[in-house]
Amino acid sequence: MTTVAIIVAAGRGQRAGGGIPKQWRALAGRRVADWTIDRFRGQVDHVVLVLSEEDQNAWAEFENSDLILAKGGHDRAGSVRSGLSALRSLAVQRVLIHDVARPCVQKQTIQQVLTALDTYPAAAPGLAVTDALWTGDGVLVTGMQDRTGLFAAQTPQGFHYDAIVAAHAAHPGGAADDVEVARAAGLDTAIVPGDADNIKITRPEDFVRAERILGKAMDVRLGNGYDVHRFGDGDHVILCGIRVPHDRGLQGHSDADVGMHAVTDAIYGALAQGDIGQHFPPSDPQWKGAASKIFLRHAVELAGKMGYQISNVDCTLVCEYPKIGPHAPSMRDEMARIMGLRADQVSVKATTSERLGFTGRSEGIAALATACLVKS
Ligand SMILES: Nc1ccn([C@@H]2O[C@H](COP(=O)(O)OP(=O)(O)OP(=O)(O)O)[C@@H](O)[C@H]2O)c(=O)n1
Ligand SMILES: C[C@](O)(CO)[C@H](O)COP(=O)(O)O
Repeated sequence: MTTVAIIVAAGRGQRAGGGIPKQWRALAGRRVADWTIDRFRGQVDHVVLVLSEEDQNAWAEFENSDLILAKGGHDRAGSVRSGLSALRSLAVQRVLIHDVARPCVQKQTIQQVLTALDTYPAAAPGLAVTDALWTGDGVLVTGMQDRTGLFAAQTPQGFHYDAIVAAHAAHPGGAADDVEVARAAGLDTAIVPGDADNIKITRPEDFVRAERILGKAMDVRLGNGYDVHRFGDGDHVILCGIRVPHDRGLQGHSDADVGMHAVTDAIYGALAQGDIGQHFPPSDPQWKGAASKIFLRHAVELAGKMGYQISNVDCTLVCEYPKIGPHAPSMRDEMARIMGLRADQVSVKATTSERLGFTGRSEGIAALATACLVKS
């Protein structure tokens, strides 16, 4: 049984404002879209992300990821149809259709929709209306509306794949959601319990609510790392994965990449999982001359296994020479590549120690790093 989630993310977020589409705006340390996508990882076999042609940076970012990409339509329904078409060559039985603008959806809600699809061709979360309902003319209340049997519709809305493809093909357009499309085609749709926290970010103030909801459930960890390597003979140093020509080299058991070691230790520190020396003992000859990216990748993988995402890392190199400024952008890109992060999640900077101390006397280079890890 192959199950796929289609996340529609091609809207412009006009009502939310903020200058860029809401799915690319920051929310509790990550972008809205990152939260939403992660909610479905591990719950389904594949995730389709439907993107607007205008969001070129997102296309470039996700094209080599584990996501299937599809081009957005002129309206939400068009984007859903595009996501469904992208699955034609896969043998898909069940599909969940979800708004990227609902980043707080709980795994339990996703599971309840999937379970209902064992019995019904369509299922979706609905939140029973508990407030009294009025009609109004904008100024005055003009009447009451019976709330009995009324539900606020949420996503993910789940369907048997062939049935929803046929329903969309037959629909004239203008539906509020995919349940309306499914019902027009005669599909029985089960209501599973909605979740008051599964809000759709629609207006500017919804960011504050979503941040509060995600913050409640979030485990944020900080770690620091510090390392020093002394200068010896050589004609270059390796710093944050980049070879920098210099009239001296750094001494160490591995490649002596002091910056990468500090970042690696910051990640181990955030996880309370010791330090590099504990995972890769200097007494073990197999790490002699080893590339430090082996250590960094190990720390990143350990974070993933323990359920943490790296939100950002910041590294400061302390030396008089070599001058770091011209190399800092490539160092940042290389560390981001190794950690599987975006460049804007990584910072590499440098300072001198005003000719004071061992770094001031150019006896070696020191590095400090901080890492922020998040589990939600
Ligand atoms: N052409 C469109 C329009 C909307 N959507 C998606 O459909 C969902 C509907 O939520 P909504 O709040 O209406 O999103 P926007 O259309 O982005 O918002 P607005 O109407 O304020 O511009 C969102 O995930 C949005 O990205 C889409 O994929 N393609
Ligand atoms: C599908 C939906 O999320 C159900 O509540 C909603 O209808 C989509 O958002 P829109 O603002 O109505 O486009």
